[in-house]
Formats: sequence, C-alpha cells, structure tokens
Amino acid sequence: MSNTSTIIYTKTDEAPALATYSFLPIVKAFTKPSGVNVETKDISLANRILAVFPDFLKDNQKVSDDLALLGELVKKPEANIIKLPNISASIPQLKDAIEELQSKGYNLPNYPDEPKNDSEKDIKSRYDKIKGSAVNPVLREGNSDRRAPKAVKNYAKKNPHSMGAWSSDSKTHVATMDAGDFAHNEKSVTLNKATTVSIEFKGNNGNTEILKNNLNLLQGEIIDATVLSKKALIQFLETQVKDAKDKDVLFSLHMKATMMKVSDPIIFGHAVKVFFKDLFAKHGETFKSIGVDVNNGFGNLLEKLEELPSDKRKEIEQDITVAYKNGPALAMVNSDKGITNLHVPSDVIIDASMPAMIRTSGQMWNAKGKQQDTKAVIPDSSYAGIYSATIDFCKEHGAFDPTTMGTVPNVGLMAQKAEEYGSHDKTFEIQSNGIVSVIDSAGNTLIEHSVEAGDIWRMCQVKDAPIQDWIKLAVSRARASQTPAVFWLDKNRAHDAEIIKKVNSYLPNHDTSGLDIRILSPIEATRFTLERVKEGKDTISVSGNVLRDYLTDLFPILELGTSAKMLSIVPLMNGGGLFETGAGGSAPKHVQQLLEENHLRWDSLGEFLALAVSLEHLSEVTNNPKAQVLADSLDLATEKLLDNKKGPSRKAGELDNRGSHFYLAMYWAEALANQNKDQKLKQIFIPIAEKLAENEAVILQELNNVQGHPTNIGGYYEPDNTLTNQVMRPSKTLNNVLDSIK
Ligand SMILES: NC(=O)C1=CN([C@@H]2O[C@H](COP(=O)(O)OP(=O)(O)OC[C@H]3O[C@@H](n4cnc5c(N)ncnc54)[C@H](OP(=O)(O)O)[C@@H]3O)[C@@H](O)[C@H]2O)C=CC1
Ligand SMILES: O=C(O)CCC(=O)C(=O)O
Ligand SMILES: [Mg+2]
Repeated sequence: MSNTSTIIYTKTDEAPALATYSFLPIVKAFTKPSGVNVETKDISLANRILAVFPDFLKDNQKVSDDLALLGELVKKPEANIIKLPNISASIPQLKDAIEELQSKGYNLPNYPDEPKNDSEKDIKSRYDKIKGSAVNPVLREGNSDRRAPKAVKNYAKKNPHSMGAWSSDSKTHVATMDAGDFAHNEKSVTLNKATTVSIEFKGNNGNTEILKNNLNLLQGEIIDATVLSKKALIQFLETQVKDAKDKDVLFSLHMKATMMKVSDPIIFGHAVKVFFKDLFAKHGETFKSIGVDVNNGFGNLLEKLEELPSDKRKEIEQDITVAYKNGPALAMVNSDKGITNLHVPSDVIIDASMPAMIRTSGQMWNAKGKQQDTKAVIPDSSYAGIYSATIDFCKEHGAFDPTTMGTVPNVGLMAQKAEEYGSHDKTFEIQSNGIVSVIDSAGNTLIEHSVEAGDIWRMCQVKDAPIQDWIKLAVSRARASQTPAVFWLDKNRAHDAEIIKKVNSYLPNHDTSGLDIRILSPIEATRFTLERVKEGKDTISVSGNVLRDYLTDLFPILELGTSAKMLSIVPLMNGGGLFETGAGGSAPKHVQQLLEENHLRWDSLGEFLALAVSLEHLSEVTNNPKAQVLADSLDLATEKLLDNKKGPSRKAGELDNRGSHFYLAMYWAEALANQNKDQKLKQIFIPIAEKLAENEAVILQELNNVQGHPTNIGGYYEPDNTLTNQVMRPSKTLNNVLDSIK
C-alpha cells in the first residue's frame, strides 16, 4: 500500500480534521516536487464505524478498514505516519455518530444496550471495539518522546498565556482512596519463562468460570493484577459527597473513561448513583424498567426519562431538583446548558481536566458560571498523589510563571499496550463473591485475589522489549538534551518494584556517564520536578503509560497553555516513525465556534512540528536530501510564524487556523527560496514565495471576510467533503498559487 517515500497523514475528527482540509493541500503541494508521496488514511470515528459493518451497507457505501491497515503498517520499517488526535468515543458519542450516519442513509444497526440474541451480541461487540480509545493503542508500536521544542518554549516564555493566581487558603484538594483500591491491592510478578495463562473465577458457591483463556506471555514480561472494592469505593464516594457539601466546595470527578473504557465507566456510574442516592433509592425500579445505565453518565438517565409518562417524569424531575439542592454543588461542563461533570463520561477527562483546573487557580465552574474551589475526586490512588503534590506546591508558592518556568519533556512507556491502558480485555466486573486467580500452563497460581460482587478486577501486562526500548530512549534523550531524567516509579508499589529491577539491570547497558538519572516515587518526583520548574530548570520525566498521558498534559498546559503545541514522536520498535501531532484532544468546542462564527481557533503547531520530523525521518530512511531541505525550511517557517505571532486568534474576524496555514505556506516557500542546498527546489519556490507575498493582503481578505456568520459543513462526525472543502479553503488566490506548484 505504501512505499518508503510515503507519508500517511491521518484523517480524524472534529477540529483537527477541519484543519486538515486546509493544511493537507499545502503539504501535498509543497512535498510533491521532492518525490514525497502524502496519502491519507481515514481513522475518523465515522469511518471506523462504517468499516466494521460492510454487511449492512450498500456496495457504494463500503469503506476500507484504514485503522487495520495502519495497524499492520506500524509493524513495518517503512511506516511513516502523521497521526492527528481522534475521538475516543464514549457511548453517548458513539450513539450520536451512529444516528448521524443513519440519517445520511447508511443502514447501520442501533447500538444494542442490552443485546437480546446472538445477532445483537455480535453488533454490540463490533461497536464495543470502536468504543473508547481504540486507535492509539493499535498504532503505538513504540514508546513516546514528547517535548516542547525550543522555539515553542521560548515563544511561550515571551508570550505567556493567562495563569490563574493561587491563594494559600484555597480549599481545593484531591480526594483519593486510602484502602481497597487498585493501588492498594496490586500484586505483580515477572515471568522467568514464557507461558500461557488463564484467568479463573471460583465462586464461594462452587461455581467456576474462565474469565480469559490462552493468554500468551513472554519471558521477562511483567504482569500485575489488582482489584477495586465496590464497597470501599461506595463508602469513599459517600464520604466525599458529604465532605464537599460540608466544606462548600464543588464536587468534581476526574476519570479516564475513554482510555480505561471498561473500568472507569463503572466507577463513573457508582459516582452518579452515590451522588443521586435518594433518587435511586426511590426510583431505582423505574430506572431499571427503562434501561437507565448511568455508567454512560447522568445524561443517560435524563434521556431515558423521555420514555416515561409525563406525570412520572415530572415527579422524577422534581426529585432531581431536590437532589441538586440537597447535595454539594457540582462542577459544571457547561453552566448555561446545565451540563454537569456527571452528565457525560467523556466530557471531563483527567489528563486535561486536572491541569485545566490547576491553571484556573484550582477552581472549576459552578452552576452560576462562576469559579469556585473544588474537591477533585480521583478514586484510585495510584496516580492521584501527583495532583495533590502539585496543588500543595501552588498553595505554598503561588501559580507557576510561564515566562520563567522550566520545561518537563516526557519519555513514556507505551509500546504494545503497556500497563493499564492495555488492560481492557482483562478487566472484569465481578458477579459474585469468590476468588480470581491467574494460572499458568503448568497449573501454578501466579496471582490470586479474594473478590466480592461488584468489584472490578483487572490484569495488566508489559513486555520486556518495550521496557528495554524505553530505558534506551530515556538515556538517549537525557544525553541529547543534557537534562536530568527522573524515572517516576514507586518502590512500594508492586508493579513499579518489578520495573525498578529492570531499570537497574538495563541501565548499565548504556553509557550514562555524566548524566543525572534517578528513580523517585511519583510524589517525590513531582516535588523534585516542580522545585526545578520554578527555578527555570528542565527535567525529563520518564514514566509508565498512565503518567505519560497525565504528565504530557499537565506540564504543557501549565507551560504552554495547551498540549497541542508539543512535539510528540513515537519511534516505532521496528524502525518506522509515528508522529503524533501535539499531545491533546480533538477540541469539540472549536468545531462549535466554526459552525457559529466560521472561525476555527485550532492551532496547527503540533501538525507543523510533526510534519517536520516526519520529513526528516523520511529523508534519512530513503536517502532523500530534498526531504531534509523541506524539513529544515519548515522548521524555519514555524519559528518565523511564532516570532511574527501568526498563530490563530480566538476571536472571529481575526486570523484563524486557515490564516495561520497561509502564513506557514508563505514562510515555508520563502525558506525554500532562500536555501542553497537544493537548487531545483529553490527555483520552484522562488516564484511561489513571491506570489504568496504579493497577494498577502488579498488572501487575508478572502480568508477573513467569510468569518462572523454561521456556516454549514453538512455533518459533525461525517462532514460533507465538498462543503467542508469550501469552508476550509475560501481563498481562491491561495488555492491557485498552491495549484501552480509543479
Ligand atoms: N490523541 C488523541 O487522539 C486524543 C484524543 N482525545 C479526544 O479528544 C476529545 C476532546 O478531549 P478534551 O479532553 O476535551 O481535550 P482537547 O485537547 O480537545 O481540548 C481541551 C482544550 O484545549 C485547547 N486545545 C486543544 N487543542 C488545541 C489546539 N490545537 N489549538 C488550540 N487550543 C487547543 C482548547 O481550549 P479552548 O477551548 O480554550 O480553546 C480545548 O478546548 C475527546 O473525544 C477525547 O477522547 C483526547 C486526547 C488525545
Ligand atoms: O487515546 C486517547 O483517548 C487519549 C490519548 C491521550 O490522551 C494521550 O496519549 O495523551
Ligand atoms: Mg493525554
């Protein structure tokens, strides 16, 4: 499907997909003369849905399964993929997308909440594979190297984003469990030889059930298993609801229901049921009869109420009002629309939501649309401590100062579904009291837990080769940037203790002379790093998969205002390159603004950075010096764009995403015209640079004049190609210049 000179540019969802309509034609036009082939693969939620239901579609509606193709490609040395953020769909998002596609004439089945027969079970299982974070784990056949390039960091220092002040008497705090959670029940072993394990449940009533069979494990692989007690969770949540009310702080819940797609929706559901305890006590049977499932958020309950006769519905609605009145105030996602933190599990995602709160003086929004101190509930205590340590630091020292603060790049263990983010197929909500055991092929019990009905039991894996690769990457980043590196590992945690043994045994394989490499527990590492950050010093965090996710939003959001401005490289273990754009999400709010005002405030800096490293990789692998010239000129263009402040503004009528792409193109052409390494490229781009510069005013006028009015792109999950092209490419003059590049 692709040769070594091919860069795959992914088509995704929401704001990044819109930006692609404008940016990709520039990329294709600029790379064509250098023999670089840029192809797209569609991994949008809509396309992923269509790809798994060919049997429901007409021939002309069938699409290829691009994610599966890319899943194969990432294992090959020729892989060179630019991966934009995509939707990791919660059930409400998945259902919305299905509805939109059905309305467009695709005869897709509904999502069966409670499948009644084999065919519905099959449909549900196909949809469940699309649900949540279903793209990244397939593509991430490597560990991650995420950092703010110098030019980006310097720009942020010179042009600081707003930062809410912190007061030492802030009542904001993190609430986390001190017993009965995943952190406290974890057991871990490293396998001294390859084996095949099964996960077995033995009920106290004598029933046995194989939860999972034939799981092949490699020599040196670390497995761990743990359980979250339902009883302990509910007790914890009840205490926190009451405490939030007593302390007059907002109640907020911070989970990763999209990536932890089996465990976290269940925990989310318990939080909703505890918050609305009286409501469920009174109307539980009615809710059951209409199939309410608050694992999909309180919004699911509100939707299902529509099915009730109006008097019953009104009675329940009144009781909901009473519940809001009696409970603590809830953090709001959208106070104008009455959408709370408990409405949709994908609205508040911990990696972004906690840093956003820390950036906003430790506050979230209340029902009146005002900021208020918050209780941030993070039930499992495995990683909650990094946020409490950061909050304590801000209470003591005040907010961080983006003009002086140091930077914290991350080297993250991620390859081959490492750790918690690969645990979904080994996570189970336990049906009755008993014992869960992990048993190897010789019949030995490797790990065992006593469990009770409703507990969540899970097993995680991490293979030895990814760990070795991660340690190597950490040393090479520490060496290349001459920056201290800290492994965020807790010797008192079962899993981390096994990883620490490997770090200690593999580090001596590398030249670490003169480097400052240490191992600190996540809480110690937070304090150590923050002290340095405050003094303007840089520190590499070397972390497992979950902390990779959390830290690469936490530090970028504090340092740069958004993780979209990060360089995010995944050196694939088989030699290819996966270049993720930024480290953030797909910014649904930006789409809303485009529809209302025809202004897209999405900043494509992440795409610019990723494209440059992708071209550099291609140049090395295919021995194509022109690609290196393109990469170097693109970096110059990006720097100039930052220097001249040509990033998108947030306000309609001013330069937006499309305008910033124009400037990038103009500066890129100028850099290509000015370089002397490749005369052919120079000659091609001299007239292009001239035409773009000459027409700057006209192009800007064409781009900015369309703004300020609602616009239509013919869909949300599957926008209409022609309409979106028109909206995202409104400058004829720019389009003509691009067409003239041969
Ligand atoms: N790698 C991936 O594929 C990832 C996908 N996701 C998915 O993205 C969706 C939304 O996630 P969410 O947690 O809300 O996070 P987002 O990063 O999409 O949004 C948070 C906020 O960050 C700012 N922001 C993000 N990207 C940019 C950008 N390029 N330019 C300017 N500002 C930006 C915006 O602030 P403002 O509104 O103030 O402008 C935005 O509202 C979810 O569906 C989630 O599953 C999330 C993380 C990673
Ligand atoms: O895959 C996802 O849903 C989110 C990924 C993410 O947040 C990250 O890798 O930082
Ligand atoms: Mg993240």
